[in-house]
Amino acid sequence: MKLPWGRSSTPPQSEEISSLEDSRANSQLNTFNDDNKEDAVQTVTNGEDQQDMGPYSTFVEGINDDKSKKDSEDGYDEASVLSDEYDEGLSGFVIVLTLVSSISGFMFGYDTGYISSALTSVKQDLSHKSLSYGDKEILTAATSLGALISSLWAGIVADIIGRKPSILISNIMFLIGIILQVCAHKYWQMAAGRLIMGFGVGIGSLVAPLFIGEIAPSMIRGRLTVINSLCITGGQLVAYACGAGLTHVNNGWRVLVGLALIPVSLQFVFFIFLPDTPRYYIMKNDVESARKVLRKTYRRAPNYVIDAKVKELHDLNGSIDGKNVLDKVWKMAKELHTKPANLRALIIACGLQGIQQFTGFNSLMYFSGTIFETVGFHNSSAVSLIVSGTNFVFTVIAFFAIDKLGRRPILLIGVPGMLVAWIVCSISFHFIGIRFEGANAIVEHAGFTSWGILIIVFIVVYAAFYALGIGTVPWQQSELFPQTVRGVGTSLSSATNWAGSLVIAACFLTMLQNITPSGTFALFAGITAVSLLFIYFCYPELSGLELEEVQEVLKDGFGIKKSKQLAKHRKKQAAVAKAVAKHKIPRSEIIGD
Ligand SMILES: O[C@H]1[C@H](O)[C@@H](O)[C@H](O)[C@@H](O)[C@H]1O
Repeated sequence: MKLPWGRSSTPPQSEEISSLEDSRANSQLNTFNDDNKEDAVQTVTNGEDQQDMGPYSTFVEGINDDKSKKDSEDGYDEASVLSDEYDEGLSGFVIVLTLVSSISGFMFGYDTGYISSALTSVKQDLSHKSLSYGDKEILTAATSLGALISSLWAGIVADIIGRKPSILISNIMFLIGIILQVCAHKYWQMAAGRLIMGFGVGIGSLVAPLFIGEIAPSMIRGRLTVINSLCITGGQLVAYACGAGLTHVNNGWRVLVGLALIPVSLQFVFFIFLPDTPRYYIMKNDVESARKVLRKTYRRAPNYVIDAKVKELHDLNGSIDGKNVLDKVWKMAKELHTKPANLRALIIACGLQGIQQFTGFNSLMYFSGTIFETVGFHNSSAVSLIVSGTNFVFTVIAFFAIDKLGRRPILLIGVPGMLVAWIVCSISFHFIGIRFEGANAIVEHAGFTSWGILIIVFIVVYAAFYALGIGTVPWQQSELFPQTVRGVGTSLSSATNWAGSLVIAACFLTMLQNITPSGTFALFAGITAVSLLFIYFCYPELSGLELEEVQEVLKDGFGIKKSKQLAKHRKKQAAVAKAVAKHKIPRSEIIGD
């Protein structure tokens, strides 16, 4: 194939390509730059066959051969490639959509985070009585229960009425729930408020990452989805900090709960003016709206790229029809469980969400104060702040690593780190020697011992490794499912998450009492070890892949090898596209339109 480059535009010269040495894209290019740089320049200049260009050829093929690509049967390697070449710029539109959707993540974190301090400052404000241990457990668990119930149907509703209306419904649930709590003078009103707010948390926890995953250009989809996770951990941190500040304020807990009205109202108002995702519009056959959103997403892409993308979404993203909603849901569930690629996606998504919860992180979120007091640390809220601060900081690191390093590497670094940390905690608890008499912990070696310090240090280490991988990756769940079953698939995996959260909230203290703290953390370590095997053998690398390509990977197995190759290939393509964009070679001159 001859390249049209030489005719009307100046091809990149070798010095220009050398100047890529210090560009950001170059780190990715380095792997092949040295071998291919000269060849590529020669080939471009002489108009030789692009086969000689190594990794450059894929890029050139993408921009020169658009017609044949459009006609090709293989959706897997065509339109998606085209759009990747235009991923180099992140539009303000995508940033706004991501930030506004991530308010759901903030609400998730804030609402699950404020309860521990609200419970200590609520005193006798509810039903004029001190809350019993059981009362407190019900208030804590009510939100997880609400989230479990709503997440079970949220994905399906999001498929039927849309992602945007679902987020608006979650806002209304939040508003009702928060107002009920702020005005509560009766215990049961508070519990009802927590439950209804939980409905909002469940919908938001599922729909926000789904929304972001569907609007994000593939090369940065991981990062953009992690912004939602950052808002979760940030929300938890803010809730802990505000809670600490308001502990001694009269009715401070009402202020703490009421503050949540601000982000919810903002999200509601913003979302009224924002569109739904192109994939949802295509599902509803609203091609014009899909095209409008895509045009704003890929700012620099010429029309044929947008057309190719619309065609790709149209060809690959059908929806399942049914006589009525129940029939439709039944058919979706059947499609999810009977098609091998879908079933594998479901196993991975539920597996990761289960691992996130059953390895015990939220025992720290809900009960770190109790744990730290048990080992002789009296400023427990300060230590809890350190744990949630670590969780936040390492989610920031995950943000930078998730697309660059990939999902698998961060999981395969994070989970072994968690395993070591839990083993150290289990051993240390054994040497501290704790017995329980009723709900009271009797510590044999009371006071601030070296075992106690070891526990605190390794709990913080654990939080760091958790946030780096398993705290963030499971919320990328929507990328695993094709459009036809994405709603029902993400519903089941989110429900797995909330069921796990509920079980840990309800059982952790009982486990401490019945199988000792050492036994509890040994159990968490055992679950973590099994989880590591699951991830190693079943979780493919999905960074940089188009949502539509993931099915291809899962078609004949868990596709670990295939996914790693494809992810590497896509990254190289994106690096080349970025590099060429940096040279500012007008595309019209390259493709001659
Ligand atoms: O991804 C989040 C995050 O890791 C939170 O810190 C945790 O409390 C949630 O349960 C989890 O879903």
